[in-house]
Amino acid sequence: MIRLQNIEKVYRTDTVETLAIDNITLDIAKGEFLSIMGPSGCGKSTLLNIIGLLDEPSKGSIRIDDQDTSRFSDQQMAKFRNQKLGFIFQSYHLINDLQVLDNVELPLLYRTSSAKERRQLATEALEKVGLSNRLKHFPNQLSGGQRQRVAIARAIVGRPQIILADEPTGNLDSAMGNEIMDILINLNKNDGTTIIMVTHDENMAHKTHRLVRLFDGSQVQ
Ligand SMILES: Nc1ncnc2c1ncn2[C@@H]1O[C@H](COP(=O)(O)OP(=O)(O)OP(=O)(O)O)[C@@H](O)[C@H]1O
Repeated sequence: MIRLQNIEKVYRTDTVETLAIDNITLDIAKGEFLSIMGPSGCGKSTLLNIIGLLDEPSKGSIRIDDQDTSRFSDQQMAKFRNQKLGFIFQSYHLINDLQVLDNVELPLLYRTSSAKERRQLATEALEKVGLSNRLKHFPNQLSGGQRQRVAIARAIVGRPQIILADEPTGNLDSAMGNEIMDILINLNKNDGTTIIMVTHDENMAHKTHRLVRLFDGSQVQ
Protein backbone atom coordinates (compact mmCIF):
# COMPACT_ATOMS: atom_id res chain seq x y z
CA MET A 1 0.00 0.00 0.00
CA ILE A 2 2.86 2.35 0.89
CA ARG A 3 6.18 1.89 -0.85
CA LEU A 4 9.16 4.06 0.07
CA GLN A 5 12.13 3.66 -2.21
CA ASN A 6 15.60 4.99 -1.43
CA ILE A 7 14.29 7.93 0.56
CA GLU A 8 16.83 10.54 1.54
CA LYS A 9 16.20 13.82 3.34
CA VAL A 10 18.82 16.50 3.72
CA TYR A 11 18.08 19.71 5.63
CA ARG A 12 20.26 22.56 4.47
CA THR A 13 20.89 25.89 6.16
CA ASP A 14 23.54 28.45 5.13
CA THR A 15 26.20 26.70 7.17
CA VAL A 16 25.02 23.18 8.01
CA GLU A 17 23.78 20.17 6.12
CA THR A 18 21.94 17.48 8.10
CA LEU A 19 21.26 14.09 6.61
CA ALA A 20 18.04 13.31 8.49
CA ILE A 21 17.02 10.25 6.43
CA ASP A 22 19.67 8.14 4.76
CA ASN A 23 18.45 5.83 1.99
CA ILE A 24 15.40 4.17 3.51
CA THR A 25 13.43 1.59 1.54
CA LEU A 26 10.29 0.31 3.22
CA ASP A 27 7.03 -1.37 2.24
CA ILE A 28 4.00 -1.04 4.48
CA ALA A 29 1.09 -3.36 3.79
CA LYS A 30 -2.58 -2.41 3.85
CA GLY A 31 -3.95 -3.03 7.36
CA GLU A 32 -0.52 -3.12 8.97
CA PHE A 33 0.18 -1.45 12.34
CA LEU A 34 3.81 -0.38 12.24
CA SER A 35 5.83 1.40 14.90
CA ILE A 36 8.98 3.44 14.41
CA MET A 37 11.49 3.78 17.26
CA GLY A 38 14.97 5.17 17.75
CA PRO A 39 16.93 7.76 19.74
CA SER A 40 16.15 11.47 19.68
CA GLY A 41 17.15 13.09 16.39
CA CYS A 42 17.40 9.83 14.42
CA GLY A 43 14.80 10.96 11.88
CA LYS A 44 11.53 9.42 13.11
CA SER A 45 9.33 12.51 12.73
CA THR A 46 11.00 13.40 9.45
CA LEU A 47 10.18 9.95 8.07
CA LEU A 48 6.59 10.14 9.33
CA ASN A 49 6.14 13.60 7.78
CA ILE A 50 7.50 12.32 4.48
CA ILE A 51 5.09 9.35 4.51
CA GLY A 52 2.28 11.78 5.40
CA LEU A 53 3.22 14.04 2.47
CA LEU A 54 3.80 16.94 4.87
CA ASP A 55 7.45 17.10 3.83
CA GLU A 56 9.19 16.22 0.56
CA PRO A 57 12.16 13.86 0.37
CA SER A 58 15.38 15.17 -1.19
CA LYS A 59 15.67 11.89 -3.11
CA GLY A 60 13.63 8.74 -3.64
CA SER A 61 9.99 7.98 -4.29
CA ILE A 62 6.83 7.35 -2.32
CA ARG A 63 3.98 5.37 -3.80
CA ILE A 64 0.72 5.19 -1.92
CA ASP A 65 -2.09 3.04 -3.35
CA ASP A 66 0.07 2.59 -6.41
CA GLN A 67 0.19 6.31 -7.12
CA ASP A 68 3.49 8.12 -7.46
CA THR A 69 3.03 11.02 -5.05
CA SER A 70 5.90 13.02 -6.54
CA ARG A 71 3.76 13.65 -9.62
CA PHE A 72 0.97 15.31 -7.62
CA SER A 73 0.32 19.03 -7.93
CA ASP A 74 0.00 20.91 -4.61
CA GLN A 75 -3.76 20.77 -4.97
CA GLN A 76 -3.81 17.02 -5.66
CA MET A 77 -1.46 16.51 -2.72
CA ALA A 78 -3.75 18.44 -0.35
CA LYS A 79 -6.81 16.51 -1.54
CA PHE A 80 -5.02 13.17 -1.23
CA ARG A 81 -3.86 14.05 2.30
CA ASN A 82 -7.33 15.16 3.32
CA GLN A 83 -9.06 12.05 1.96
CA LYS A 84 -6.60 9.24 2.65
CA LEU A 85 -4.55 10.29 5.66
CA GLY A 86 -5.31 11.11 9.29
CA PHE A 87 -2.77 12.68 11.63
CA ILE A 88 -2.33 12.44 15.41
CA PHE A 89 0.37 14.40 17.27
CA GLN A 90 1.90 14.16 20.73
CA SER A 91 0.59 17.61 21.72
CA TYR A 92 -2.88 17.04 20.23
CA HIS A 93 -2.91 20.21 18.04
CA LEU A 94 -6.52 21.04 18.88
CA ILE A 95 -7.95 24.53 18.42
CA ASN A 96 -8.66 25.87 21.90
CA ASP A 97 -11.35 28.36 20.83
CA LEU A 98 -13.45 25.65 19.23
CA GLN A 99 -15.68 23.17 21.01
CA VAL A 100 -14.85 19.48 20.76
CA LEU A 101 -17.46 18.83 18.05
CA ASP A 102 -16.21 21.75 15.92
CA ASN A 103 -12.60 20.57 16.25
CA VAL A 104 -13.59 17.15 14.97
CA GLU A 105 -15.60 18.59 12.07
CA LEU A 106 -12.62 20.58 10.77
CA PRO A 107 -11.22 18.07 8.22
CA LEU A 108 -14.70 17.78 6.67
CA LEU A 109 -14.86 21.49 5.87
CA TYR A 110 -12.61 20.83 2.88
CA ARG A 111 -15.14 18.39 1.50
CA THR A 112 -18.56 18.88 0.02
CA SER A 113 -20.49 17.40 2.94
CA SER A 114 -23.45 19.40 4.33
CA ALA A 115 -23.40 20.92 7.82
CA LYS A 116 -25.83 18.25 9.02
CA GLU A 117 -23.72 15.44 7.60
CA ARG A 118 -20.56 16.93 9.16
CA ARG A 119 -22.23 17.08 12.57
CA GLN A 120 -23.41 13.49 12.22
CA LEU A 121 -19.99 12.14 11.20
CA ALA A 122 -18.19 14.09 13.94
CA THR A 123 -20.67 12.84 16.56
CA GLU A 124 -20.11 9.25 15.37
CA ALA A 125 -16.31 9.66 15.50
CA LEU A 126 -16.54 11.01 19.06
CA GLU A 127 -18.80 8.10 20.05
CA LYS A 128 -16.16 5.73 18.73
CA VAL A 129 -13.53 7.18 21.07
CA GLY A 130 -15.96 7.23 24.02
CA LEU A 131 -16.44 11.00 24.22
CA SER A 132 -20.09 11.53 23.30
CA ASN A 133 -20.61 13.24 26.66
CA ARG A 134 -18.08 16.01 25.93
CA LEU A 135 -19.27 17.44 22.59
CA LYS A 136 -19.73 21.02 23.84
CA HIS A 137 -16.61 21.20 25.99
CA PHE A 138 -13.55 23.20 25.00
CA PRO A 139 -10.17 21.40 24.82
CA ASN A 140 -8.84 23.11 27.97
CA GLN A 141 -11.75 21.61 29.93
CA LEU A 142 -10.53 18.09 29.15
CA SER A 143 -7.80 15.80 30.49
CA GLY A 144 -4.78 14.94 28.34
CA GLY A 145 -6.18 11.52 27.48
CA GLN A 146 -9.53 13.05 26.53
CA ARG A 147 -7.81 15.67 24.34
CA GLN A 148 -5.93 12.92 22.56
CA ARG A 149 -9.21 11.08 22.03
CA VAL A 150 -10.65 14.23 20.42
CA ALA A 151 -7.57 14.36 18.20
CA ILE A 152 -8.14 10.72 17.22
CA ALA A 153 -11.79 11.46 16.44
CA ARG A 154 -10.62 14.33 14.23
CA ALA A 155 -8.12 12.03 12.51
CA ILE A 156 -10.73 9.35 11.75
CA VAL A 157 -13.77 11.50 10.95
CA GLY A 158 -13.02 11.47 7.22
CA ARG A 159 -12.51 7.68 7.31
CA PRO A 160 -8.88 7.75 6.19
CA GLN A 161 -7.17 4.52 5.10
CA ILE A 162 -3.95 5.49 6.84
CA ILE A 163 -3.29 7.05 10.24
CA LEU A 164 0.05 8.64 11.07
CA ALA A 165 0.65 9.09 14.77
CA ASP A 166 3.69 10.95 16.15
CA GLU A 167 4.17 9.85 19.77
CA PRO A 168 0.41 9.75 20.47
CA THR A 169 0.96 8.55 24.05
CA GLY A 170 4.07 10.67 24.74
CA ASN A 171 2.32 13.21 26.99
CA LEU A 172 0.15 10.70 28.86
CA ASP A 173 0.59 8.56 31.95
CA SER A 174 0.68 4.82 31.34
CA ALA A 175 -3.03 4.21 32.10
CA MET A 176 -4.15 6.90 29.65
CA GLY A 177 -1.49 5.83 27.19
CA ASN A 178 -2.87 2.29 27.26
CA GLU A 179 -6.40 3.60 26.64
CA ILE A 180 -5.22 5.50 23.57
CA MET A 181 -3.30 2.47 22.38
CA ASP A 182 -6.43 0.29 22.74
CA ILE A 183 -8.39 2.74 20.58
CA LEU A 184 -5.70 2.61 17.89
CA ILE A 185 -5.53 -1.20 18.05
CA ASN A 186 -9.32 -1.41 17.62
CA LEU A 187 -9.28 0.98 14.67
CA ASN A 188 -6.64 -1.18 13.06
CA LYS A 189 -8.44 -4.46 13.80
CA ASN A 190 -12.04 -3.50 13.20
CA ASP A 191 -11.76 -0.92 10.41
CA GLY A 192 -8.57 -2.23 8.79
CA THR A 193 -6.94 1.20 9.10
CA THR A 194 -3.21 1.11 8.37
CA ILE A 195 -1.38 2.81 11.25
CA ILE A 196 2.17 4.11 11.39
CA MET A 197 3.20 5.28 14.84
CA VAL A 198 6.37 6.89 16.16
CA THR A 199 6.96 6.03 19.81
CA HIS A 200 9.64 6.07 22.50
CA ASP A 201 7.79 3.41 24.46
CA GLU A 202 8.89 -0.21 23.91
CA ASN A 203 5.67 -1.51 25.54
CA MET A 204 3.51 0.37 23.04
CA ALA A 205 5.71 -0.66 20.13
CA HIS A 206 5.43 -4.33 21.07
CA LYS A 207 1.66 -4.13 20.78
CA THR A 208 1.99 -3.37 17.05
CA HIS A 209 2.61 -5.80 14.17
CA ARG A 210 6.10 -4.64 13.25
CA LEU A 211 8.81 -2.43 14.65
CA VAL A 212 11.22 -0.42 12.53
CA ARG A 213 14.25 0.96 14.36
CA LEU A 214 16.15 3.98 13.06
CA PHE A 215 19.62 5.17 13.96
CA ASP A 216 21.19 8.30 12.44
CA GLY A 217 18.63 8.31 9.64
CA SER A 218 19.11 4.67 8.65
CA GLN A 219 16.94 1.65 9.30
CA VAL A 220 18.75 -0.75 11.61
CA GLN A 221 15.92 -3.25 12.15
N1 LIG B 1 13.59 21.84 9.71
C1 LIG B 1 14.79 21.32 9.98
N2 LIG B 1 15.93 21.98 9.62
C2 LIG B 1 17.15 21.46 9.88
N3 LIG B 1 17.34 20.28 10.50
C3 LIG B 1 16.26 19.58 10.88
C4 LIG B 1 14.93 20.07 10.65
N4 LIG B 1 14.05 19.16 11.14
C5 LIG B 1 14.80 18.16 11.66
N5 LIG B 1 16.11 18.41 11.50
C6 LIG B 1 17.23 17.53 11.92
O1 LIG B 1 17.01 16.25 11.35
C7 LIG B 1 17.30 15.23 12.27
C8 LIG B 1 16.09 14.32 12.47
O2 LIG B 1 15.06 15.05 13.16
P1 LIG B 1 13.68 14.38 13.60
O3 LIG B 1 12.84 15.45 14.20
O4 LIG B 1 13.12 13.63 12.45
O5 LIG B 1 14.17 13.35 14.72
P2 LIG B 1 13.31 12.45 15.72
O6 LIG B 1 13.90 11.09 15.65
O7 LIG B 1 11.86 12.59 15.42
O8 LIG B 1 13.66 13.12 17.11
P3 LIG B 1 12.81 13.22 18.51
O9 LIG B 1 12.67 11.81 19.02
O10 LIG B 1 13.70 14.05 19.38
O11 LIG B 1 11.50 13.87 18.19
C9 LIG B 1 17.78 15.90 13.55
O12 LIG B 1 19.17 15.89 13.57
C10 LIG B 1 17.26 17.32 13.42
O13 LIG B 1 18.11 18.23 14.05
